[in-house]
Parts: sequence; C-alpha cells; structure tokens
Amino acid sequence: MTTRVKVCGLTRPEDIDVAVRCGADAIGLVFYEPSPRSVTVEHARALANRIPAFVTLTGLFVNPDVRFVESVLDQVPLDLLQFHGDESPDVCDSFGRRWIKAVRVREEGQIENAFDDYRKASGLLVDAWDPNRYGGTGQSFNWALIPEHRPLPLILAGGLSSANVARAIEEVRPWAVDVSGGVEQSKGKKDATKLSDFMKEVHRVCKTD
Ligand SMILES: O=C(O)c1ccccc1N[C@@H]1O[C@H](COP(=O)(O)O)[C@@H](O)[C@H]1O
Repeated sequence: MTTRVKVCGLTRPEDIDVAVRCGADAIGLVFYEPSPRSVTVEHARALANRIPAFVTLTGLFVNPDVRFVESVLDQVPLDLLQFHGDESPDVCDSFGRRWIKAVRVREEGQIENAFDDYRKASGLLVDAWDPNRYGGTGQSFNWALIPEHRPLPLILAGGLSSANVARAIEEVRPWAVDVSGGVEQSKGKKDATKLSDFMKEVHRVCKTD
C-alpha cells in the first residue's frame, strides 16, 4: 500500500523544490503567527509558485479569524485547509474548500469522537497533545490510541523522522504521514538530507508491503 507524505512548515523555495523532487504529495504552509514557521501572505504567494501540478498546497491555521482565512484564500492558491486548533466542524466547513482537521491526542476515545464530529473532513490528522503548543512540537504519542476503524483517511503526525516513520507506517497503516520538525536543520528550515532520508524510508517500507 502507498502512504502519502505531507511535508509541513516550509518557508524557503529551495526546500519546496527538494520536497517535491523527493516525492512529497503535499506541502504545508503555516498561517499561524506564533509559529516560527509562519509565513505572510506575500511570502506564501511566492512559495506557491514553486508547487507543480498534482502536489497539494495546504494552508495550516490555528483558531483563525474567518476573515483572515478568506483573505488568504483570495490571494494564495491553496488546495486544502488544515485546521490545527479548536475549530468547530461548522467553521471548518464554511470556506467552500476541502479541509482536514487535526486532533491533538491525549486520551482514549478522542479520535473516534472526532471521526464522528468532523465527518465532512477530507481527512483526520492525529498529532501529539501538548499543554503549551498547538502543534509542531516534535513529540509523538501513543499510537495504540488510534482505532482500526477509520471512516475518514487518517493522517499520522507528531515527532516523525526517518528513524521512526517506517515503524509508524507498519504499526498504524495511515493514509498519509505529516512531518515537520523531524526533517529540519532549524525551525522553518528543512534539511535536504533528512528530507531525502525520510522519503526513502517511506518508499522502502511501502515497497515491501
Ligand atoms: O509547525 C508548527 O509550528 C505548527 C504550529 C501550530 C500547529 C501545528 C503546527 N505544525 C504541525 O504539527 C504537526 C507535527 O509536527 P512535528 O512533525 O511534530 O514537528 C504537523 O502536522 C505540522 O503540520
């Protein structure tokens, strides 16, 4: 089985080129100012020009003002919205754009409930819970909390790197994996070798399936 890959939190055109060349299926831009990976609309427009056909440009938001999302959508050709905060299903569904919802996992039953609440999503992203940050923490969580039954495509995130992504795919069997900190040299700057090693691991484990 193939596992798709989203690389998130890119801020440099050259990092987009490397990710695309290595086979990333989706590129994530962070529109959340407290994040060190945050991009402005102008910056995002320039980065979007590097994205070729058949690679999904994703915009990540955390509890955004609705007018902010609308303004980004007017100016940046996003294919998909990623909501990584406490957004309601109605808010997520109000932009006429495909969207995925992140769940920050800390207890049993949470993912099952989210599948139910966010049933109109194009996928459910599961990430580690952290008391102080919404995401991009570099931490993983207890994958045993992920149910076998998945009414929506499941995207596994949280602390992934070339060292653990093969095991993650074998154990969780996600539709896709999402990586940020595990392929960086410093916040917002991706490392070409780490990125390439990560993609190679995904392709290796998918080939042996
Ligand atoms: O990347 C960020 O700074 C960020 C900020 C706020 C919410 C989400 C964020 N990133 C997402 O977090 C997960 C896991 O990242 P990591 O691989 O553990 O560093 C991933 O989905 C990022 O898209």
